[in-house]
Amino acid sequence: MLDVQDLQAGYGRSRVLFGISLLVPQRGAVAILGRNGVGKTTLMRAIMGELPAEEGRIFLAGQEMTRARTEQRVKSGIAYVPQEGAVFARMSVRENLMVGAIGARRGGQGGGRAPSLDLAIDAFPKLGQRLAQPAGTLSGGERKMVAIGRALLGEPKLLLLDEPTEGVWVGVIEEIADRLTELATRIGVVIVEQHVDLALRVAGHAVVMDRGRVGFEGPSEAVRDDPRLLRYLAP
Ligand SMILES: Nc1ncnc2c1ncn2[C@@H]1O[C@H](COP(=O)(O)OP(=O)(O)OP(=O)(O)O)[C@@H](O)[C@H]1O
Repeated sequence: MLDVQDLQAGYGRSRVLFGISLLVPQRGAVAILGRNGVGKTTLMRAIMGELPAEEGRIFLAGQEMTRARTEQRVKSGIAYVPQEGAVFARMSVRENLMVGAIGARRGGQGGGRAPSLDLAIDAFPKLGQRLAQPAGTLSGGERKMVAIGRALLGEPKLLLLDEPTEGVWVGVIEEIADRLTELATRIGVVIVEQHVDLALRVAGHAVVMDRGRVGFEGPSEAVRDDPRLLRYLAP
C-alpha cells in the first residue's frame, strides 16, 4: 500500500530523516517506535506531504506521490490523525465528525456522496451517545475517538496515527487498541506509539527508529524480544 524509499526530510537546513525506508501492506499495521525526537512525527508529516522529501521516493498503491500535494495524497486514500488529535472544542461531536464528512466528499473517496457518520460510530459506538455534546467536554480518549472517527469518514485505505493513546485513560486505551487491531484487518495502518507493548500487539511489523534512521525492524514478536529494543527506547 505504502512504499517509502530512502526518504530524507527535515525543517529548512536541519535534516531530521536520513534515509527511511518503510513498507506498509494493504492490510495490516506497522508500528513506528523510538525515543522522543528521533523523527517519528516528521516521518508522518513527510508521508503526508506536509514536509517536502529532500531525497527518496514515496509510492501509494503503486503510484508515485513523492511530489504530490497533501490533498492529492488524501484523495489517493491516506488519512492522518496527528498527535494532538485536534477537535473543535465548541463544536458538537456531530459537527466535528461532519468536518471529516465534508473533507471526505472533497477528497473524492466516496465518489461525491456524503459519507455516513455511521463509519465513525460503528468503530466507536460511544460517539453515538455523545453526538450533541461539545467536543471540548469529552475525555482525552473520546477526543481521540472523534479524531480517528473523523478520519474514517474518508474511507481511507491507509491510516497514519501519531500516538493515538497519548493522554488516554488506561481503561479506554484497550478499546482504542481493539478498534485499531480490527481496522488493520481491512486497511493499512501506521501507528506511532509510546506504549510499546500495545503497539507491538496491534501491529504485525515494527520499525524502531534511531536519530532519523531505521535502527532495526522486523516482525513484532521478534522486535519485542530483541535486546536492542531497550537500547533504542531508553531516554
Ligand atoms: N517545526 C519544526 N521546526 C524545526 N524542527 C522541528 C520541527 N518539528 C520537529 N522538529 C525537530 O525535529 C526532530 C524530530 O522531531 P519529531 O517530532 O519528528 O520527533 P518524534 O520522534 O515524533 O518525537 P516525539 O516522540 O517527542 O513526538 C526534533 O529534533 C525536533 O526538535
